[in-house]
Amino acid sequence: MSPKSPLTVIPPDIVAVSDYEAYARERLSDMAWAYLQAGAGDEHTVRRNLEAFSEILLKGRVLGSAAGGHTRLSLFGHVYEHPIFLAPVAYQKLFHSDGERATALGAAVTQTLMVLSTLSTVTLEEVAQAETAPPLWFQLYLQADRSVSLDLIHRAQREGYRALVITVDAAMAGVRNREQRAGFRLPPHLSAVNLPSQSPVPTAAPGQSRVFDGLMKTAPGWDDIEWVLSEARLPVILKGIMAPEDADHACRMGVHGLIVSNHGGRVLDTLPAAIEALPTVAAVVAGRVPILLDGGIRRGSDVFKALALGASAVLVGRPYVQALAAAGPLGVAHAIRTLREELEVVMALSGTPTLDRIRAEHLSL
Ligand SMILES: Cc1cc2nc3c(=O)[nH]c(=O)nc-3n(C[C@H](O)[C@H](O)[C@H](O)COP(=O)(O)O)c2cc1C
Ligand SMILES: CCCCC(=O)C(=O)O
Repeated sequence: MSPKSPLTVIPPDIVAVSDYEAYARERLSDMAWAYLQAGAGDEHTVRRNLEAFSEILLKGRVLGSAAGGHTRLSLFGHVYEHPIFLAPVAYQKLFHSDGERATALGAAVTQTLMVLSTLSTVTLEEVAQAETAPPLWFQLYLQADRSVSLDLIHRAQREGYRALVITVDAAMAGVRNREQRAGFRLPPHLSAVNLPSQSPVPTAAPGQSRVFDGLMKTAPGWDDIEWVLSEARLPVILKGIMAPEDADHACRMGVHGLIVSNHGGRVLDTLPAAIEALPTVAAVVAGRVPILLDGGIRRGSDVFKALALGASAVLVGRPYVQALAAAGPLGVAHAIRTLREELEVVMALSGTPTLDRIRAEHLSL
């Protein structure tokens, strides 16, 4: 049976972002679904990202006034209407025929920051130049050839992207058994259009390790981060920080922001949940740079908990992609609006009319 087309109205039974999952499944091929949902190994970390939020309880403070509240925040010199951002997700034409263009439209109408992946299927120029473009950051996968990375940085700067997000936790994709079982391959009509051509995967000679002598030959290191800091005119944010030691190193080096993330459990299985790693990272960072978090955000209350534990904002991945697959730009916009309103409800019922008032004291820890 061929997948159904995207919805053109939101049905009344979609009231939470998780309701998009079943609608997305009916509209995606088995391979696209496997790629979207996949985690590494046995997917312990994928599940833990979700479960850890339900184990953190709110406190419930009553009779606080929330009239005149709002969800605005300021980051790296820009004001954002709310703290729920779109995480970089590769190859979005797997999920909707307009790919990242559709996501960007949904983001623009809800005034949502979108982080565009290096591996997008619409060029970074086309996304930025659309008549209705959202605020944008560019996610950079450092390339084996520095001149290719530098070209991406220059193009992002020229097109008005406001920050560079360097993903540091995926020197290789990890062991994604769900993708392997589904025989996932990128369909021939799709490619990473920002890159000159798919760079050949480094290979190992017979008898050598595929990992140490192959994939890791061109993997980035801390010296590459130093190099980006010396070249870029934009704030540089590292995505995929879980260990306080790495957070401290990054701050000392002069990076401008951190994203606590385990890549949605897609790279290294049995890492802790991102929300479990946040407090120790926040403690060592001690306010030196803003911290964001992604992994497992499915409810406004999850956003509230991340902010209470030290994040300035959060990113969502799979939920908006499921909404994109189910209902295109309309779905993306509706999913974000749903999460934002849930956050506002928790804020109002916790006596925290603004984001800076959300603290650990509003949780039952
Ligand atoms: C299908 C898919 C593709 C992704 N592609 C990228 C990518 O290109 N670059 C990147 O930094 N992270 C990528 N991620 C990770 C997300 O940015 C984010 O860390 C993760 O999805 C957050 O977890 P969540 O899906 O539970 O919200 C991808 C995630 C998914 C689900
Ligand atoms: C090395 C991984 C490339 C895309 C990606 O980040 C993802 O699928 O999670």
